[in-house]
Amino acid sequence: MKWSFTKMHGAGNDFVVLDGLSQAIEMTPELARAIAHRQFGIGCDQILLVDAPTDPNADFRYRIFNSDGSEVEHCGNGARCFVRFVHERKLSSRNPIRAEIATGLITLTELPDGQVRVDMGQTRFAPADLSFDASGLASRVVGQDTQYALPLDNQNPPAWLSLVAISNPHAVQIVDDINTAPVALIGPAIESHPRFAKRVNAGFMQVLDAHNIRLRVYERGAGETLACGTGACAAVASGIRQGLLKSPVKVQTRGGTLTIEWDGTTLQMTGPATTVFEGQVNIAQLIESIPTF
Ligand SMILES: N[C@@H](CCC[C@H](N)C(=O)O)C(=O)O
Repeated sequence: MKWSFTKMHGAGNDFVVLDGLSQAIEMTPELARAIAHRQFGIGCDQILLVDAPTDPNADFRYRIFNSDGSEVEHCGNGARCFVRFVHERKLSSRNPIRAEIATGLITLTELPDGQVRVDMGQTRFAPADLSFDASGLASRVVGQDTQYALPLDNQNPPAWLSLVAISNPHAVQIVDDINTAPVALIGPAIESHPRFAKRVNAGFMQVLDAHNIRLRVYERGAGETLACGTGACAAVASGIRQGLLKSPVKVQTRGGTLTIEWDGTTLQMTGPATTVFEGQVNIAQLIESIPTF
């Protein structure tokens, strides 16, 4: 059984995109891990599975799987690649497109300059919105933002985290220098900290000025990626709430630049979406080739 796929990236955050409309695809965590595997599979940070919507107000539905096989609520860079995929494969010529994701509907528009703009949906900030247990933790208020001191086994002092849900959970901290930020050291410890019942994406933000930041994200279920769209939205929303940033904000990542606009209600992300190549993969062979230890 062979599946056709398209390899894409949004600012270096890379995807295997599958058309579930013309192919019968039953995704499982095992399959997602095999496809995403950097050595034995096609290799990607996330898989996007494009399908028919269940909501009559949507044009399409797409599901998102991290490289560790977990299915997730939202993916900003994936959203832009999804629209490019739908238009390039002529699945629809509509623009904007309404897409159903796990947590509701989002609207996506291809712009004349080739960039894609996504209305990212709602932002939430309460610990419960991220399934975060804040009981007994020290906290501080900066502007409108509440930050929590998360104790970590491998770092002293604790990390001061702003909590933001863009459907998916983000914990953002400010660092002095993005290049020396301990992303690889404490990113995994934050991602899997027992206080985050559903794990979390760990963002590290360096503020350059009110309209420019640098950002690295250790992603839940994927490790550090070259860019994270929802992470960029979360960092900007927390920076604006702290009084450090003003919309619009350019977010420099290691894979490219995203522009985030947030007026306290509407959250817009604009950035690139690139097709790299198309191919076919033999799924049975792929699964068999993955080592079991
Ligand atoms: N890279 C994505 C986010 C993908 C999901 C994330 N790892 C999670 O588990 O929530 C983006 O561009 O937003």
